[in-house]
Amino acid sequence: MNILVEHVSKRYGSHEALKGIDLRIEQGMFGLLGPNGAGKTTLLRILATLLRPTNGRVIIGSSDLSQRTQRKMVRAHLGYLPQELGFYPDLTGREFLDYMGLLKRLYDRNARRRQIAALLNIVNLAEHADRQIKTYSGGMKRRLGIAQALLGDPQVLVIDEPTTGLDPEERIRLRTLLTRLAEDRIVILSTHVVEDINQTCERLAVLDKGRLVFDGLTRQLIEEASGHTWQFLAAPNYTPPLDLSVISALSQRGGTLYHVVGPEPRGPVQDVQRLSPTLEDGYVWLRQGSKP
Ligand SMILES: Nc1ncnc2c1ncn2[C@@H]1O[C@H](COP(=O)(O)OP(=O)(O)OP(=O)(O)O)[C@@H](O)[C@H]1O
Repeated sequence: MNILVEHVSKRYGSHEALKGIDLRIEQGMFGLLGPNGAGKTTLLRILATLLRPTNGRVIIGSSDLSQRTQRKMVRAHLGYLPQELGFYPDLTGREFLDYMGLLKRLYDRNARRRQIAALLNIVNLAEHADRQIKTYSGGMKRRLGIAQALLGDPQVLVIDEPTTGLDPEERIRLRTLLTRLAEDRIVILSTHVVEDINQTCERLAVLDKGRLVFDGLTRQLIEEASGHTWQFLAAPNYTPPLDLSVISALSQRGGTLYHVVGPEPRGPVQDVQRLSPTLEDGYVWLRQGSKP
């Protein structure tokens, strides 16, 4: 199955949140990266059939989302985890999934229960399934959110900012889970955390102010910063010029060790070395280029 996004624009009043987006998304994990307000959630909500584009169209498999009957068909094969999923805190994890299963029209009680038990295992919540959700940690709630998105075994999973606020262990656990789920479906992961994409997605798109500023392989974006990523040592009172984006500045004996993206550093700096870029460098380099 493929997803085609053709010239999609979205206006909220006079504000254009998406400006003519074209994308092709294939099986596996696809990353959507961009700063706050770039239009990621708007695009995900369009893909999840919750919002209609002002212009353009989206085709999922053979269904055109501009047609009402086809949107309905797609909904049966699509799971969505929004940034803020409303839970009923007094329900247990299992009861919540049962309720969501009914909303997804899984009316056969035994089949629904079997599916929920399997999903609780997949997201590693089986032993907490009969506790009230109000006793869950942030990571457990996020995993429960993924379980509800997986009800009905959807071919497309759309996940908005899943790792926000999670500790490093939960973040890794969630990334591993999503990678596994992407083995036999499309998983679209939106985030502003570059490392989440680096660890999981072979392909990504970058949005900035509603425009598509990159669409390609993750390693291509890394490559873009090749020859523009530097390390150098500077005195404690040194201020980097505006054309250098500071990725990190590590205070140490003898000065501060800078890792920057931009033109070759000059001026009162020592030990200038070219570095192999990371995805963060590629992303920052791209954002430097897209600034007015
Ligand atoms: N319902 C709405 N009405 C008016 N403007 C909106 C609405 N939803 C989003 N916007 C605006 O559209 C732009 C894109 O918002 P969107 O939530 O899609 O961005 P985002 O990339 O998901 O940002 P974040 O990472 O902060 O969630 C923002 O400027 C936002 O303020």
